[in-house]
Amino acid sequence: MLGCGTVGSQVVRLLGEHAADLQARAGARLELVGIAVRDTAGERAPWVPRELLTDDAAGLVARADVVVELVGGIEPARTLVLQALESGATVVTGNKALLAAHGPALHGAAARGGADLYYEAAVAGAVPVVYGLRESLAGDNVNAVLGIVNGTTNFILDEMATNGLSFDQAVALAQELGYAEADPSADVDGHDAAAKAAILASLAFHTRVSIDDVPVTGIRDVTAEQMAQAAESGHVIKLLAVARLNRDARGISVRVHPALLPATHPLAAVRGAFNAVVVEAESAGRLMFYGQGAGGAPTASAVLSDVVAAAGHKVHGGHAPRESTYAQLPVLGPESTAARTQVQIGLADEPGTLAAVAGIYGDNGVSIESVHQQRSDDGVARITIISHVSTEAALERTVAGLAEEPRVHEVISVTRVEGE
Ligand SMILES: NC(=O)C1=CN([C@@H]2O[C@H](COP(=O)(O)OP(=O)(O)OC[C@H]3O[C@@H](n4cnc5c(N)ncnc54)[C@H](OP(=O)(O)O)[C@@H]3O)[C@@H](O)[C@H]2O)C=CC1
Ligand SMILES: N[C@@H](CC=O)C(=O)O
Repeated sequence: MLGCGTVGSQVVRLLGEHAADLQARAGARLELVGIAVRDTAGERAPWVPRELLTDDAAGLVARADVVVELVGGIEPARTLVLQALESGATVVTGNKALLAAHGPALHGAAARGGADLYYEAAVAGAVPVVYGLRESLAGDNVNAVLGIVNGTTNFILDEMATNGLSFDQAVALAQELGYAEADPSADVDGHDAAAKAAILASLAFHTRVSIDDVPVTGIRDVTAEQMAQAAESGHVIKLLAVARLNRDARGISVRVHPALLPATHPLAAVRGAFNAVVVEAESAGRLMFYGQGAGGAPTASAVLSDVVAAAGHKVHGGHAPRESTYAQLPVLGPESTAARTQVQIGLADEPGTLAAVAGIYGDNGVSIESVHQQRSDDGVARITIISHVSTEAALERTVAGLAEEPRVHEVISVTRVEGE
C-alpha cells in the first residue's frame, strides 16, 4: 500500500478485520507486505502494523503483486503507478486527479506491462459507478451521464437551500464537519468534479477524455437568494457533472457547472454529502447509482472490491477490462454543445427595454421559453429568462450582448437548466 491516510488506514483496518472473508472471495491469499508513507514516525491508527511502514515507496512497489495507491495528487503517485504497471503489478487506485490528467499514460503502461488498472474508488467513493459503466453497461450504448460527484459541494448547496446559510457559512460548516479541506478550492471550484467527469465520460463513451477537456464552473457565485428563488419555482441548484452524446454532431460534450434541476428529478433528492450518478442508456433506460461518495470506510469498501478482483485474477487468471477507446469521439466545443439556460438580469423598468432584451436573444438565434419579471420599486426590474435549447456559443453571445446593452444594469446570473 502507498499511503495510509483517511482512506488507506481504513483499507488496512478492513483488510485485517475481514481477512478470511476477503481471501475466500478472492480465492487467493492476501498479505499486506508494506505501507509506504511520508512520515514513518508519525501518529497512526492503532490497527496499523508499524513494522510494515516504510518511506521507500519505490522499493515497496518493486516487491508487490498488487499496489494500492492512496497517496493522491500527481507526483510521486504517477511515477510509482507507472513503475508498478510497467513491471506487471496490478494497480488499485482512488486517484481521480492522476487518472484524469494522465489516464492514457497509465493505461499504456498497463498494456505494456500486461498489468491491470482498477479505480472504482476514484469516482463517487463507495458507489459502484465505475464498475457499472465499465462492466455492467458494456452491452449497451450510453446517451448521457449526469452526476453529483462531489459530496462537499452538495453539502454546501444543500445547507444553503434548506437552512438558508450563505456560501461562506456553509463552507465553514463543511470544514467544521470535516467534509471540506482548509483550502476548499478543489471542491468548490469544481476541479474534483471535473476529474471525475472526465473519467465517467471516458468510460461511458469509449473515448479518451482528460480534465483539460472539461469546462468547469464552480459554486462560489451561487447565492442563498438564487437558491431561494430556485425553490420558489420548484427547482434546486446542484453542482452537476454532465456528459452527453450528441449524435447529430457526432461527438460528446462534457462539463461541470451548477445547474437548476426540477425538484422532481431523482438527483434533486440527493442531500448532504451524498453522491449520485444517473446514466441514460439506449436499452437499459435510466439507471441511478447512489451512496456515500467520500470518507475513509466507504471509499475503502470500493478499494477492497478492486483488491479482491485483482487478487482473484492474479491467482486464477483473467484481467480487468482493458481501456476501451475505440469510439474516440471528439469532445465538442461551445458551438456544438446544447443547453437550456436561465439568465437573470437587472433591467431599467421603462417602455421598450424588455423588447430590446428579446431582440438580443432573437438576433443570436436563441429562443426564449419563459420570462418572469419581479415587481420593482426602485426602477430596476429583475427579469428571469429561460431559453429553449441553444448552443452554448449562441448563449454566450447573447449574454455578451446583454452586458453591452445600456438599459441592462446587470447580468446577475447565468445558470444551466438540466433534467426537464
Ligand atoms: N478521502 C476521501 O474521502 C476520498 C479520497 N479519495 C482519493 O484517495 C486518495 C487518498 O486520499 P486520502 O486518504 O484522503 O489522503 P490523505 O491525505 O489522508 O493520505 C495520504 C497518504 O499518502 C501518504 N503520502 C503522501 N505523500 C507521500 C509520499 N511522497 N510518499 C509516500 N506516502 C505519501 C501520506 O503519508 P503521511 O501519513 O505520512 O502523511 C498519507 O498517509 C486520493 O487520491 C484521494 O483523491 C477518493 C475518494 C474519497
Ligand atoms: N472531496 C471529495 C471526496 C473525494 O473524492 C468530495 O467532497 O466528494
